Amino acid sequence: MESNFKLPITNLALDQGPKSGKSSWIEARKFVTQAFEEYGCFLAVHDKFSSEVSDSIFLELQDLFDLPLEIKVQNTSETPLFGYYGPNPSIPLYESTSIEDATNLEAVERFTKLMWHSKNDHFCEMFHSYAKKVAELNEMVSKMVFESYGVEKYHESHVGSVTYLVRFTKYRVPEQNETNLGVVPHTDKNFITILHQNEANGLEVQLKNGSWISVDFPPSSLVIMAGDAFSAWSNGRVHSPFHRVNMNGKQIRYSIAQFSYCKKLVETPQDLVDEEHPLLYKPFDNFGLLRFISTDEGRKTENQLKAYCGI
Ligand SMILES: O=C(O)CCC(=O)C(=O)O
Ligand SMILES: [Fe+2]
Repeated sequence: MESNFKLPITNLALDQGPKSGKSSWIEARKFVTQAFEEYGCFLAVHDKFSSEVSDSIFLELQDLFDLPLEIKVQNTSETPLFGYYGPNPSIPLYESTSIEDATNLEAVERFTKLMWHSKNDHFCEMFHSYAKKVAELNEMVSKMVFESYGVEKYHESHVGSVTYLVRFTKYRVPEQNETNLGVVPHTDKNFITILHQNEANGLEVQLKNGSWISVDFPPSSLVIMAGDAFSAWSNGRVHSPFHRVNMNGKQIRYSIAQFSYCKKLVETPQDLVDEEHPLLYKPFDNFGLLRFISTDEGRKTENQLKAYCGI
């Protein structure tokens, strides 16, 4: 552990902050691109995610996870790793449930109805609005990187092909003699992940030199992280970092991860390929990558992205 190193942090408030074309936008664009390249992630502060907003969000999540198990398991999915995941012997602290297509109001309504039967408008409105705010942030940072690489002409079609999965995770506090590992080290398979948490820390990110750092989330902050699809799209320029969760504290941790997935093939723009940067990955299906990592072969491979679509 390299505990004294801190992830870079920036303010991404849309209203008073960066606007396309302005110098603050250009500065933020440079920061975001460099952070994705060097660390694969960074902290962003935004007033839309103030402590008051977060407190009510995490209270709702407490209610959600307090529902009986037979209700929670009803959230199933055809896509591996989506739906409900109860604690299992290898990661006993972990429990999560996901909403697919979370920026779509009907999808959030369907999930809410499945969990509560009767109406829970409050939950529905809160999380649909949360998903939309995070999606805006996701679009903004991807636009910055597309611009930095001179390929902004592809951004609109990229945004049109994105679908968002929101995953709520609860990590309970380990008992004596129990592992404190919340989630095993992994890279995300999607384009960009945006993470939010209650006051309980636990996220750890691996630097390129192999050391691990723990992430301290200041108030109103989110972690914005690149996944394997983004790294492949950028022809290896963007780094997709290994990360894990360790529960060292005495407080239950709740996190919300919003993943952007591409519905169309993930394809490196020709502009990012030249003699010095030969093409690293074939065009691939983002959900196909998810299916691959759930197979025996995929689980065993060290570099899953390379095994699935590497050249
Ligand atoms: O809970 C967190 O902070 C991280 C969760 C995570 O890495 C994931 O769900 O992919
Ligand atoms: Fe992750």
